Amino acid sequence: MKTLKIAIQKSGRLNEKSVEILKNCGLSFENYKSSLISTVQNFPLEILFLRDDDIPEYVQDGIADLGIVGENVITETQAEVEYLQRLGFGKCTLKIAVQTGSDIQKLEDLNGKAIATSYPVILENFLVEKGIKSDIRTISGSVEIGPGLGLSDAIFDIVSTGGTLKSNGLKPFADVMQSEAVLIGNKSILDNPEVAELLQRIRSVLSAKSNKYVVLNVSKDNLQKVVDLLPGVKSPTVVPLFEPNWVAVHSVIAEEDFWDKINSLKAAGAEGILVMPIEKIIT
Ligand SMILES: Nc1ncnc2c1ncn2[C@@H]1O[C@H](COP(=O)(O)OP(=O)(O)OP(=O)(O)O)[C@@H](O)[C@H]1O
Ligand SMILES: O=P(O)(O)OC[C@H]1O[C@H](OP(=O)(O)OP(=O)(O)O)[C@H](O)[C@@H]1O
Ligand SMILES: [Mg+2]
Repeated sequence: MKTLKIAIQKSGRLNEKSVEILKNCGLSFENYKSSLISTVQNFPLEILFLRDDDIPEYVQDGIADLGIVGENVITETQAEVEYLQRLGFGKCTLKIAVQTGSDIQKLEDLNGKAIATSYPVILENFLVEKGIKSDIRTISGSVEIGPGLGLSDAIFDIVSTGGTLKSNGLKPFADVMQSEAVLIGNKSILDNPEVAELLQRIRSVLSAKSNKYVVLNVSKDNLQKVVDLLPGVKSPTVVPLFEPNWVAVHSVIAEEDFWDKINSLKAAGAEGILVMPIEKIIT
Protein backbone atom coordinates (compact mmCIF):
# COMPACT_ATOMS: atom_id res chain seq x y z
CA MET A 1 0.00 0.00 0.00
CA LYS A 2 1.42 3.38 -1.00
CA THR A 3 1.78 6.02 1.71
CA LEU A 4 0.35 9.24 0.29
CA LYS A 5 1.64 12.71 1.09
CA ILE A 6 -0.66 15.70 1.42
CA ALA A 7 0.72 19.25 1.61
CA ILE A 8 -1.17 21.83 3.66
CA GLN A 9 -0.33 25.36 4.77
CA LYS A 10 1.97 25.44 7.81
CA SER A 11 0.46 28.59 9.29
CA GLY A 12 -1.80 31.31 7.99
CA ARG A 13 -5.35 31.60 6.75
CA LEU A 14 -5.83 28.03 5.52
CA ASN A 15 -3.98 26.05 8.18
CA GLU A 16 -6.70 25.63 10.79
CA LYS A 17 -9.48 24.66 8.37
CA SER A 18 -7.17 22.28 6.47
CA VAL A 19 -6.27 20.47 9.71
CA GLU A 20 -9.94 20.46 10.74
CA ILE A 21 -11.17 18.84 7.54
CA LEU A 22 -8.52 16.10 7.76
CA LYS A 23 -9.38 15.44 11.42
CA ASN A 24 -13.09 15.31 10.53
CA CYS A 25 -12.21 12.60 8.00
CA GLY A 26 -11.28 10.45 10.99
CA LEU A 27 -7.53 10.89 10.48
CA SER A 28 -5.53 10.79 13.67
CA PHE A 29 -2.30 12.83 13.71
CA GLU A 30 -0.27 15.22 15.84
CA ASN A 31 -0.32 18.87 14.82
CA TYR A 32 2.71 20.35 16.55
CA LYS A 33 3.45 23.89 15.40
CA SER A 34 7.18 23.03 15.22
CA SER A 35 6.98 19.89 13.07
CA LEU A 36 7.00 20.11 9.30
CA ILE A 37 5.78 16.57 8.72
CA SER A 38 3.27 14.44 10.60
CA THR A 39 2.38 10.78 10.11
CA VAL A 40 -1.28 9.80 10.22
CA GLN A 41 -1.65 6.85 12.59
CA ASN A 42 -4.74 5.23 11.07
CA PHE A 43 -4.36 5.88 7.32
CA PRO A 44 -1.40 5.55 4.91
CA LEU A 45 -0.82 9.31 4.79
CA GLU A 46 1.85 11.83 5.74
CA ILE A 47 1.03 15.52 6.15
CA LEU A 48 3.60 18.08 5.00
CA PHE A 49 3.28 21.58 6.47
CA LEU A 50 4.51 24.12 3.90
CA ARG A 51 4.32 27.75 2.79
CA ASP A 52 1.23 27.92 0.61
CA ASP A 53 3.20 29.34 -2.37
CA ASP A 54 5.15 26.05 -2.64
CA ILE A 55 2.18 23.66 -2.51
CA PRO A 56 1.06 23.65 -6.20
CA GLU A 57 4.58 22.93 -7.49
CA TYR A 58 5.21 20.22 -4.88
CA VAL A 59 2.02 18.50 -6.06
CA GLN A 60 2.81 19.04 -9.75
CA ASP A 61 6.27 17.49 -9.27
CA GLY A 62 4.95 14.55 -7.23
CA ILE A 63 6.84 15.49 -4.04
CA ALA A 64 3.37 15.61 -2.51
CA ASP A 65 0.51 13.57 -4.01
CA LEU A 66 -2.22 15.90 -2.76
CA GLY A 67 -2.45 19.47 -1.52
CA ILE A 68 -4.86 21.97 -0.01
CA VAL A 69 -4.30 25.51 -1.30
CA GLY A 70 -6.11 28.61 -2.56
CA GLU A 71 -7.05 28.64 -6.26
CA ASN A 72 -5.30 32.01 -6.51
CA VAL A 73 -1.96 30.38 -5.67
CA ILE A 74 -2.51 27.58 -8.20
CA THR A 75 -3.29 30.08 -10.94
CA GLU A 76 -0.38 32.31 -9.97
CA THR A 77 2.16 29.46 -10.01
CA GLN A 78 0.59 28.00 -13.19
CA ALA A 79 1.23 24.51 -11.82
CA GLU A 80 -0.24 21.59 -13.74
CA VAL A 81 -2.33 19.79 -11.15
CA GLU A 82 -5.72 18.13 -11.00
CA TYR A 83 -8.53 19.97 -9.18
CA LEU A 84 -10.19 17.29 -7.04
CA GLN A 85 -12.59 19.17 -4.77
CA ARG A 86 -13.55 22.71 -3.81
CA LEU A 87 -13.48 22.93 -0.03
CA GLY A 88 -15.73 25.89 0.77
CA PHE A 89 -13.30 27.88 2.95
CA GLY A 90 -10.68 30.57 2.29
CA LYS A 91 -13.17 32.33 0.04
CA CYS A 92 -11.94 35.66 -1.27
CA THR A 93 -11.84 37.83 -4.39
CA LEU A 94 -8.73 39.21 -6.05
CA LYS A 95 -9.41 42.84 -6.89
CA ILE A 96 -7.75 45.87 -8.29
CA ALA A 97 -8.23 48.77 -5.86
CA VAL A 98 -7.48 52.47 -6.07
CA GLN A 99 -7.32 55.36 -3.58
CA THR A 100 -10.70 56.74 -2.58
CA GLY A 101 -10.20 60.06 -4.37
CA SER A 102 -8.37 58.57 -7.37
CA ASP A 103 -8.94 59.88 -10.89
CA ILE A 104 -8.76 56.29 -12.18
CA GLN A 105 -12.40 55.80 -13.23
CA LYS A 106 -12.41 53.12 -15.89
CA LEU A 107 -10.14 50.22 -16.84
CA GLU A 108 -8.40 52.16 -19.65
CA ASP A 109 -7.29 54.72 -17.06
CA LEU A 110 -4.88 52.05 -15.77
CA ASN A 111 -2.78 52.41 -18.95
CA GLY A 112 0.70 53.59 -17.94
CA LYS A 113 -0.15 53.42 -14.23
CA ALA A 114 1.80 51.43 -11.62
CA ILE A 115 -0.02 48.57 -9.88
CA ALA A 116 1.52 46.91 -6.81
CA THR A 117 0.77 43.22 -6.25
CA SER A 118 1.93 39.84 -4.96
CA TYR A 119 0.08 38.18 -7.87
CA PRO A 120 1.83 39.47 -11.02
CA VAL A 121 0.86 36.51 -13.24
CA ILE A 122 -2.88 36.73 -12.56
CA LEU A 123 -2.77 40.50 -12.97
CA GLU A 124 -0.73 40.35 -16.18
CA ASN A 125 -3.17 37.84 -17.72
CA PHE A 126 -6.10 40.06 -16.83
CA LEU A 127 -4.48 43.21 -18.24
CA VAL A 128 -3.44 41.44 -21.47
CA GLU A 129 -7.01 40.15 -21.91
CA LYS A 130 -8.33 43.72 -21.49
CA GLY A 131 -5.62 45.21 -23.73
CA ILE A 132 -4.20 47.40 -20.98
CA LYS A 133 -0.51 48.17 -20.42
CA SER A 134 0.36 48.97 -16.83
CA ASP A 135 3.58 48.82 -14.87
CA ILE A 136 3.26 45.82 -12.54
CA ARG A 137 5.31 46.23 -9.33
CA THR A 138 5.71 42.89 -7.59
CA ILE A 139 6.00 43.04 -3.81
CA SER A 140 5.62 40.15 -1.39
CA GLY A 141 3.18 41.61 1.15
CA SER A 142 1.49 44.66 2.71
CA VAL A 143 0.51 45.65 -0.81
CA GLU A 144 -2.22 47.99 0.45
CA ILE A 145 0.26 50.61 1.65
CA GLY A 146 1.62 51.06 -1.92
CA PRO A 147 -0.53 53.99 -3.07
CA GLY A 148 -0.22 55.83 0.26
CA LEU A 149 3.58 55.71 -0.02
CA GLY A 150 3.55 56.79 -3.67
CA LEU A 151 4.89 53.38 -4.74
CA SER A 152 1.93 52.69 -7.02
CA ASP A 153 -1.30 54.21 -8.38
CA ALA A 154 -3.35 51.09 -7.70
CA ILE A 155 -3.03 47.70 -6.04
CA PHE A 156 -4.12 44.20 -6.92
CA ASP A 157 -4.67 41.94 -3.90
CA ILE A 158 -6.95 39.60 -2.00
CA VAL A 159 -10.11 41.15 -0.60
CA SER A 160 -12.55 39.46 1.73
CA THR A 161 -14.38 41.83 4.09
CA GLY A 162 -12.80 44.91 2.45
CA GLY A 163 -11.59 46.07 5.87
CA THR A 164 -7.92 46.23 4.89
CA LEU A 165 -8.72 48.32 1.79
CA LYS A 166 -10.86 50.72 3.78
CA SER A 167 -8.37 51.24 6.57
CA ASN A 168 -5.74 52.12 3.95
CA GLY A 169 -7.92 54.67 2.14
CA LEU A 170 -8.58 52.38 -0.84
CA LYS A 171 -11.74 51.27 -2.65
CA PRO A 172 -12.41 48.26 -4.89
CA PHE A 173 -12.12 49.07 -8.59
CA ALA A 174 -12.33 45.79 -10.54
CA ASP A 175 -12.92 42.13 -9.61
CA VAL A 176 -10.46 39.82 -11.34
CA MET A 177 -10.79 36.39 -9.75
CA GLN A 178 -12.81 34.50 -7.14
CA SER A 179 -10.92 31.99 -5.06
CA GLU A 180 -11.42 29.36 -2.39
CA ALA A 181 -9.37 26.53 -0.93
CA VAL A 182 -9.28 23.43 -3.15
CA LEU A 183 -7.95 19.91 -2.87
CA ILE A 184 -5.50 19.27 -5.69
CA GLY A 185 -3.74 16.11 -6.80
CA ASN A 186 -0.76 15.06 -8.87
CA LYS A 187 -1.98 13.90 -12.29
CA SER A 188 -0.48 10.40 -11.90
CA ILE A 189 -2.17 9.37 -8.64
CA LEU A 190 -5.81 9.73 -9.59
CA ASP A 191 -6.45 5.97 -9.86
CA ASN A 192 -4.91 5.28 -6.46
CA PRO A 193 -7.49 3.56 -4.16
CA GLU A 194 -6.29 5.50 -1.08
CA VAL A 195 -6.90 8.76 -2.94
CA ALA A 196 -10.42 7.60 -3.80
CA GLU A 197 -11.02 6.67 -0.15
CA LEU A 198 -9.77 10.03 1.14
CA LEU A 199 -11.80 11.91 -1.44
CA GLN A 200 -14.95 10.03 -0.47
CA ARG A 201 -14.34 10.91 3.19
CA ILE A 202 -13.75 14.58 2.40
CA ARG A 203 -16.93 14.73 0.32
CA SER A 204 -18.99 13.13 3.08
CA VAL A 205 -17.63 15.67 5.60
CA LEU A 206 -18.42 18.59 3.25
CA SER A 207 -21.89 17.30 2.51
CA ALA A 208 -22.61 16.83 6.25
CA LYS A 209 -21.44 20.38 6.96
CA SER A 210 -23.77 21.88 4.40
CA ASN A 211 -26.82 20.05 5.78
CA LYS A 212 -28.69 19.91 9.10
CA TYR A 213 -30.66 17.09 10.71
CA VAL A 214 -34.19 18.22 11.56
CA VAL A 215 -36.82 16.57 13.78
CA LEU A 216 -40.27 18.11 14.08
CA ASN A 217 -43.77 17.26 15.23
CA VAL A 218 -46.82 17.67 13.05
CA SER A 219 -50.44 16.57 13.10
CA LYS A 220 -51.31 13.99 10.44
CA ASP A 221 -53.68 16.56 8.84
CA ASN A 222 -50.63 18.72 7.94
CA LEU A 223 -48.18 15.87 7.28
CA GLN A 224 -48.29 15.97 3.46
CA LYS A 225 -47.65 19.74 3.40
CA VAL A 226 -44.61 19.28 5.66
CA VAL A 227 -43.27 16.24 3.77
CA ASP A 228 -43.51 18.17 0.49
CA LEU A 229 -41.06 20.68 1.97
CA LEU A 230 -38.58 18.02 3.14
CA PRO A 231 -36.89 15.79 0.60
CA GLY A 232 -34.48 14.14 3.12
CA VAL A 233 -31.59 11.97 1.91
CA LYS A 234 -34.03 9.46 0.38
CA SER A 235 -37.39 10.45 1.88
CA PRO A 236 -38.29 11.70 5.37
CA THR A 237 -38.72 9.26 8.28
CA VAL A 238 -42.18 9.49 9.86
CA VAL A 239 -42.78 7.93 13.29
CA PRO A 240 -45.96 8.00 15.40
CA LEU A 241 -46.13 10.09 18.59
CA PHE A 242 -47.91 8.90 21.75
CA GLU A 243 -50.40 11.72 21.15
CA PRO A 244 -53.01 10.34 18.72
CA ASN A 245 -53.03 11.80 15.20
CA TRP A 246 -49.51 13.28 15.64
CA VAL A 247 -46.22 12.16 14.12
CA ALA A 248 -42.53 13.12 14.31
CA VAL A 249 -40.77 13.76 11.01
CA HIS A 250 -36.98 13.30 10.69
CA SER A 251 -35.17 14.76 7.71
CA VAL A 252 -32.13 16.61 6.36
CA ILE A 253 -32.21 20.17 5.07
CA ALA A 254 -29.59 22.22 3.28
CA GLU A 255 -27.82 24.95 5.24
CA GLU A 256 -28.14 27.41 2.34
CA ASP A 257 -31.95 27.68 2.47
CA PHE A 258 -32.25 26.76 6.13
CA TRP A 259 -34.22 29.76 7.46
CA ASP A 260 -36.59 29.85 4.49
CA LYS A 261 -37.31 26.15 5.01
CA ILE A 262 -37.84 26.52 8.77
CA ASN A 263 -40.31 29.39 8.24
CA SER A 264 -42.20 27.43 5.58
CA LEU A 265 -42.32 24.37 7.88
CA LYS A 266 -43.76 26.45 10.73
CA ALA A 267 -46.34 27.92 8.38
CA ALA A 268 -47.24 24.37 7.25
CA GLY A 269 -47.99 23.34 10.87
CA ALA A 270 -44.63 22.00 12.14
CA GLU A 271 -44.04 22.32 15.90
CA GLY A 272 -41.18 21.62 18.31
CA ILE A 273 -38.55 21.80 15.56
CA LEU A 274 -35.15 20.41 16.65
CA VAL A 275 -32.10 21.12 14.49
CA MET A 276 -28.86 19.14 14.88
CA PRO A 277 -25.48 19.15 13.16
CA ILE A 278 -24.55 16.11 11.07
CA GLU A 279 -21.09 14.59 11.35
CA LYS A 280 -20.97 12.70 8.04
CA ILE A 281 -23.26 11.79 5.14
CA ILE A 282 -22.31 8.61 3.32
CA THR A 283 -24.45 7.94 0.29
N1 LIG B 1 -8.78 37.83 3.88
C1 LIG B 1 -8.93 36.61 3.41
N2 LIG B 1 -10.11 35.99 3.44
C2 LIG B 1 -10.27 34.76 2.94
N3 LIG B 1 -9.29 34.05 2.37
C3 LIG B 1 -8.10 34.60 2.32
C4 LIG B 1 -7.85 35.90 2.82
N4 LIG B 1 -6.57 36.20 2.65
C5 LIG B 1 -6.04 35.13 2.05
N5 LIG B 1 -6.96 34.16 1.83
C6 LIG B 1 -6.73 32.84 1.21
O1 LIG B 1 -5.84 32.13 2.05
C7 LIG B 1 -4.61 31.87 1.39
C8 LIG B 1 -3.48 31.98 2.39
O2 LIG B 1 -3.42 33.29 2.88
P1 LIG B 1 -2.26 33.77 3.85
O3 LIG B 1 -2.47 35.21 4.12
O4 LIG B 1 -2.18 32.85 5.03
O5 LIG B 1 -1.02 33.52 2.87
P2 LIG B 1 0.52 33.75 3.03
O6 LIG B 1 0.78 34.92 3.92
O7 LIG B 1 1.04 33.76 1.64
O8 LIG B 1 1.00 32.42 3.80
P3 LIG B 1 2.35 31.56 3.71
O9 LIG B 1 3.12 31.92 4.93
O10 LIG B 1 1.87 30.12 3.77
O11 LIG B 1 3.05 31.88 2.43
C9 LIG B 1 -4.57 32.89 0.25
O12 LIG B 1 -3.74 32.47 -0.81
C10 LIG B 1 -6.03 32.95 -0.15
O13 LIG B 1 -6.38 31.85 -0.97
O1 LIG C 1 -10.64 42.24 2.95
P1 LIG C 1 -10.04 41.80 4.24
O2 LIG C 1 -10.99 40.94 5.05
O3 LIG C 1 -9.49 42.92 5.05
O4 LIG C 1 -8.82 40.80 3.91
C1 LIG C 1 -7.83 41.16 2.99
C2 LIG C 1 -6.47 40.96 3.57
O5 LIG C 1 -6.28 39.60 3.96
C3 LIG C 1 -5.04 39.13 3.43
O6 LIG C 1 -3.98 39.40 4.27
P2 LIG C 1 -3.80 38.66 5.69
O7 LIG C 1 -4.65 39.30 6.72
O8 LIG C 1 -4.00 37.18 5.53
O9 LIG C 1 -2.32 38.97 6.07
P3 LIG C 1 -0.97 38.74 5.24
O10 LIG C 1 -0.85 39.96 4.37
O11 LIG C 1 0.06 38.66 6.29
O12 LIG C 1 -1.09 37.45 4.45
C4 LIG C 1 -4.87 39.94 2.14
O13 LIG C 1 -3.52 39.99 1.72
C5 LIG C 1 -5.44 41.28 2.50
O14 LIG C 1 -4.45 42.13 2.99
MG1 LIG D 1 2.31 32.61 0.80
